[in-house]
Amino acid sequence: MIQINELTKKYGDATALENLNLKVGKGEIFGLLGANGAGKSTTINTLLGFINPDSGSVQINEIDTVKNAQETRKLIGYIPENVNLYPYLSGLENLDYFCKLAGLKYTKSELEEFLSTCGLETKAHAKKVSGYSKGMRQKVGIAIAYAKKAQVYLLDEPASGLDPLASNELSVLLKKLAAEGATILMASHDIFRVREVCNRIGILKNGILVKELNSQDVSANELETLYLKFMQN
Ligand SMILES: Nc1ncnc2c1ncn2[C@@H]1O[C@H](COP(=O)(O)OP(=O)(O)OP(=O)(O)O)[C@@H](O)[C@H]1O
Repeated sequence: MIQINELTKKYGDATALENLNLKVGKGEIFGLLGANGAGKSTTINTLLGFINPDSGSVQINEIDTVKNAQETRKLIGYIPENVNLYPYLSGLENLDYFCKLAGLKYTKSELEEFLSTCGLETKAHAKKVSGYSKGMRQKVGIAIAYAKKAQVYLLDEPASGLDPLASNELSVLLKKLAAEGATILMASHDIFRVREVCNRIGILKNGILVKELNSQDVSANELETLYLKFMQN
């Protein structure tokens, strides 16, 4: 579970986040929409314990991310826009390596199972990552989080640069992880994808959460109209 209470973060005179309140429960997918500079990355970096808020509190599974960053980071799977992997290792070898770094020992068949669960085709497991598409690298990134038994997934612009098929596969995977009990927060510019994959949506503007809604209450077109209205005013 993610719980953000009255979070404020300023950089000099610039306000990155102002009194942000946000709760994402187990099994939920929350989409944070916002223009460049709205505060999405600041939110994610605070959840990761990389940024200390000026005021307010941030908790992962009721544990404070400022006081216990090491503990909360173990619960989080962070998937950046571009997942960094070792290009000359295969997807399987990358997963094995990152698991070992985290002190986790899995058999080859267990690692294969994680990759398959996260949608990477069997024939790609042993191929070098240098030949992978962005979507395939993302699947390995999610498999690393999955193997570490992440309970909270934070995704920064996950659909950016993915073709429609890869983007759809990502939606299916995120819904599967949520159905297994994961808590998911994704920051995105992609109104259509957010509407399609998330249960709830927040619109962030200049560090302020100007609107929060259930995705089932709006069509993609209505969400776009609403988003544009907030951005233009
Ligand atoms: N280290 C920093 N020093 C100064 N200002 C910063 C710093 N990090 C972020 N900001 C400012 O805080 C505000 C929020 O930035 P943030 O990166 O969180 O937005 P964002 O929604 O993730 O944007 P983008 O979609 O471009 O990634 C912006 O005005 C940004 O310029």
